[in-house]
Amino acid sequence: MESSVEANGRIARISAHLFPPNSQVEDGSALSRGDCRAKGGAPGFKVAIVGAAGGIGQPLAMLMKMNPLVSVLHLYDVVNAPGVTADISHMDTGAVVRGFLGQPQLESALTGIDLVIIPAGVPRKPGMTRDDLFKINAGIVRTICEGIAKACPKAIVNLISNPVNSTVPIAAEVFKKAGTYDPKRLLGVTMLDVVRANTFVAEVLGLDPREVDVPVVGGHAGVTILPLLSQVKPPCSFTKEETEYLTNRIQNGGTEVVEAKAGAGSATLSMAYAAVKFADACLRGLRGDAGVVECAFVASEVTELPFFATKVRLGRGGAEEIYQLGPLNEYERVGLEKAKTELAASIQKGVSFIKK
Ligand SMILES: NC(=O)c1ccc[n+]([C@@H]2O[C@H](COP(=O)([O-])OP(=O)(O)OC[C@H]3O[C@@H](n4cnc5c(N)ncnc54)[C@H](O)[C@@H]3O)[C@@H](O)[C@H]2O)c1
Ligand SMILES: O=C(O)C[C@H](O)C(=O)O
Repeated sequence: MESSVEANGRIARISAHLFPPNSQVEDGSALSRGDCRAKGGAPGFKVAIVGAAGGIGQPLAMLMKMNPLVSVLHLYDVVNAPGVTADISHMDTGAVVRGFLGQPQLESALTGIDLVIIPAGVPRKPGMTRDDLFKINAGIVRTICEGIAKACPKAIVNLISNPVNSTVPIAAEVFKKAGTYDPKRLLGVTMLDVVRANTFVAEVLGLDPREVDVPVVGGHAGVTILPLLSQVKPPCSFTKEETEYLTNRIQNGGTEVVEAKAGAGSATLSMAYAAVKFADACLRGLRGDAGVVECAFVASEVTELPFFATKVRLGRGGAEEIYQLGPLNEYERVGLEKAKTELAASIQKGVSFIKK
C-alpha cells in the first residue's frame, strides 16, 4: 500500500500539472482521472479553443476532448472558462484540459499551441446579416490574433468567428503587421456549408449523407456560399428546380437556424460538429497523413480575389495545396460572379479595419 506521503506527492504532481501558472481551473476540478492518464504523456497535438464557453465553444471543447489526436486542450474565454474546464476535464479521455479566463491569460492559453480554433464573438439574431456582426467581432478577432502572433506564431489557425469573409483578412493583416503571417496556416472555417450541402443533397438523392461529397466554394455568407452541384460525388444530375432549391437552401442554412432559434443565437451544435471535422483534418495533415482534402477560406490565387474558399490539401504546413475550381456549368458561372462582387467588398472591409 502506498504511504500517505507518496499519495500526497502524487496529488501535488497532478495539481501542478493541472494548474499551470495563470490557470483558473478550480481545485475541485483538478483531481480527475483523465488528467492522471494524460500525465503519462499521451502523444498528440496541443489545441486551444478561444471562445470555449460559448454556444459553439462548449460542444466543440467536448468533441475535441474526445479526439485521440489531442494531448492537451486549452480552453480560453472571457467568461465561464473555469466551469466549462472543470466539467470537460472529468471526461475519461486522454487529453489534459486546462482553463484560462480573461485577457491577462490569453498568452498563457496560447503558448506552445499547435492548432488554435476561434469561435469567439457574438452570433446573429433574426433579421441580421453576418456583416452586422463586424462592428463587435472585428475587434475581438484582432485582439485574439495579436495574442497568437506573440504566443504561438507557427500555430494553424481555424477561424470560425463571423463574418468569416472579413475576419480572415483581419487576421491576415494582424499577422502581417506582427511579421508572422504564413498564409498556409490561416484557415477560415467553411466546413458547415459543406456539411449542410452534403445533408441537403443526400436528402434529394435519397442517399446516406456520409456517401455524398459536395464542394462549396467562395466564402461564408449568402451568395458568396457557392455549392458546385455539377461536381457532386457520387456523380449525379439535378433538375433546374432541384439546383435552385439546393443552392438557396445551402446559402441560407445559417439563416434557417437563426430564425428557428428565434433570438437565441445561431448554429452551435452542427457548427461544433463541422469545426471538429475540420480540426481533425488539420491535425491529420499536421501528423503527415496523405490526401487530407477539405474546403476552407484561404489566401488564394484561384480567382483575382486575395481570399477564396476552395478545396485545399492539408499537410504539415497547413493548406499546402489549393485546388482550382474545376469545370463550372452556366448556373455556377453566374453564381461565381455574384459571389466575387460581394466577397471583394467584405475582404476590403476586413483589410481596411487594420490598415486604417
Ligand atoms: N464559420 C461558421 O460557419 C460559423 C457558424 C456558426 C457560428 N459562427 C460564428 O461563431 C461565433 C460564435 O458563435 P456562438 O454561437 O458560439 O456565440 P456565443 O455568444 O454563444 O459564444 C461566443 C463566446 O465568445 C466569447 N468571447 C467574446 N469575446 C471574446 C474574446 N475577446 N476572447 C475570447 N472569447 C470571447 C464569449 O464570452 C462567448 O462565450 C459568432 O460570430 C458566429 O456568428 C460561425
Ligand atoms: O448564420 C450564422 O450567422 C452562423 C453561421 O455563419 C452559419 O452559417 O450557421
